[in-house]
Amino acid sequence: MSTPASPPAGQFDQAAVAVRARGVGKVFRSSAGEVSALDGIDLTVSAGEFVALIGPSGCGKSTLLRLIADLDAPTSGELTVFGKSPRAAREAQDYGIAFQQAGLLPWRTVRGNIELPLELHGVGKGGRAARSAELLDLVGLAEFADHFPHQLSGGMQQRVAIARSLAEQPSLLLMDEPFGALDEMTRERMQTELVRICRESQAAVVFVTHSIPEAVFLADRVVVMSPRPGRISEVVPVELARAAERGDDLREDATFFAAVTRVREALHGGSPAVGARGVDVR
Ligand SMILES: Nc1ncnc2c1ncn2[C@@H]1O[C@H](COP(=O)(O)OP(=O)(O)OP(=O)(O)O)[C@@H](O)[C@H]1O
Repeated sequence: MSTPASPPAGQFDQAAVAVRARGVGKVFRSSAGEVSALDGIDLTVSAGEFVALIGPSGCGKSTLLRLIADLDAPTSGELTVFGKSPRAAREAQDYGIAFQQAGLLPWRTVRGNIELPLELHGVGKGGRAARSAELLDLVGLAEFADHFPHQLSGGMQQRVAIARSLAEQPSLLLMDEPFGALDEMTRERMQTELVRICRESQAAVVFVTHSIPEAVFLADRVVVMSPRPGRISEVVPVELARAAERGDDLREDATFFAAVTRVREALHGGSPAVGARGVDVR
């Protein structure tokens, strides 16, 4: 049974919609022909809501994120970010971006990388220093402020990229497999950190992942996509909030396992035995 691609009424601030997609489609055209990457995507992400996108390799997850981030344009349908066009939202610095490749500037220190967006937008030296110190603490890299990216591990570089994406206190974070290259221990720590950061910053998040447990641990709703052309096949709500209030270990909670099973079944069309290409079920 599929769930509507909008959050349950009353759960989030309905007045403020972070992302609204109506019939969004994307066709890539080249000399080799056409590729229909997305078709008829209807999705509403409320302010403060965490939505994970999961689906087989090539189903259009990154494309959808890139459309929201104004890195590409839809070929059909309507897409708004906080009620504006993606371009206007980008200009208003409504969102921060963190992708799998940390994308740090090698000639800048960790602090310099984190401060870059603030510098570009004219924040003074004192303001930049205060914010970067706060973010360095948040991602546990205060001791590495004066190091250069090549002196850090992959996980540390990714933490710098996340700190940079948060520099301007965006209302929306767009994340494409930001923890994909991390070892399992660092990854779990970063997931826990991200949940805390989102709670504190009240930012909405659209998060692309290949990992079902990661999607379930992080998200309020998991959007399951089907192969090309990418469509939303099911939206699985996750209700770990009550377990969190009890202070339980969410990864050991029955609600967690139930949601993992639902997402797995949605991906495999009700047949848990069949694997979906490119999805990590661990
Ligand atoms: N610039 C492009 N030109 C042509 N085709 C493209 C382009 N970008 C993406 N595609 C195609 O669109 C489809 C969706 O790609 P996309 O990267 O969004 O998938 P994905 O779900 O993020 O995949 P993965 O999980 O493997 O990262 C793929 O078939 C891909 O080949």
